[in-house]
Amino acid sequence: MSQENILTVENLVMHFGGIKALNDVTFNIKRGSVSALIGPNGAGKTTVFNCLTGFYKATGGHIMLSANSKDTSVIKVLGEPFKVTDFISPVAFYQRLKYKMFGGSHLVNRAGLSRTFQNIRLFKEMSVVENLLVAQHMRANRNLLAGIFNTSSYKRSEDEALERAFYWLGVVDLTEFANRLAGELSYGQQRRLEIARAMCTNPEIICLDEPAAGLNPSETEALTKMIRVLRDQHNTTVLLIEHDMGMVMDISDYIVVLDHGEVIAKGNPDDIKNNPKVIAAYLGAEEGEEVTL
Ligand SMILES: Nc1ncnc2c1ncn2[C@@H]1O[C@H](COP(=O)(O)OP(=O)(O)OP(=O)(O)O)[C@@H](O)[C@H]1O
Repeated sequence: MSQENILTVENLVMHFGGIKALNDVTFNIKRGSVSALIGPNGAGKTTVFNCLTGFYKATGGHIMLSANSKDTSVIKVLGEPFKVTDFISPVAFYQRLKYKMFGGSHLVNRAGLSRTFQNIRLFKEMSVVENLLVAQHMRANRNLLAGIFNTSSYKRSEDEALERAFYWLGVVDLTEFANRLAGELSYGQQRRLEIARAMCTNPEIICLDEPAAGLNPSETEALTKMIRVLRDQHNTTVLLIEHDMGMVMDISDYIVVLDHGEVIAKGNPDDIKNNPKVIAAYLGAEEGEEVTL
């Protein structure tokens, strides 16, 4: 397992029919860093996230997640097509069949990666704490018999899930809203709840898709602090997509810039701010998009 890089993305390609959304995207994310994926509208940022998190099956390339003490090929656990060589190796055949039948984005999450979405996707008719309990269904004891007989292991796992939910509510400063409906929270609070929900699955890396979108400056400042807490106090690697360049430059250890589905620059905030290719890509960005590098 790579100690240095938690995520290794090599030659990632994603085509939607004739649209080449990603073309040979290669980058590494260092363990324990806050990294940002930036680029003008339509550059391919969300498509990269969707490939990393298993929501899209990439057309080509490799994504290796080195977390939970093992290497996981994201492409493989989503279920790859059979190869001729599988038919002479029963082990390879079984592996491929297993992932084809039971593979999916849940295995990427189980391997240590979780995400939030550009458009908030909470269960708005459920309470705040229920949203966090639902997120933990994969790790909690959901054995039917254990539930009927209310066994001690079942009770313990329920208690742990509740404890974890309240722990993360505390971190995102939402404890007092635990029993409110998620849909009743303000926009900024819902964004924080999404982060808490993703953290409840104990990821080693969290991917945040435009976490500051729609937040006012003080909420953005609170979010920036929270992201630092995730990195510094919880050893969580953070990868974010963000259009708020002030926040990106302030918080990021490393930045990857995409344009038209290709990586045009990688480096620390100072390298990126002064990179002519990046400046040109942003100056050519769509009208109305506010960008200050
Ligand atoms: N499911 C899809 N089907 C067809 N085309 C898609 C799909 N998802 C993305 N695309 C196309 O891929 C390209 C990259 O889109 P993507 O949403 O990844 O860009 P982005 O950098 O995240 O943009 P934004 O900053 O506006 O969110 C665009 O041309 C988009 O239309």
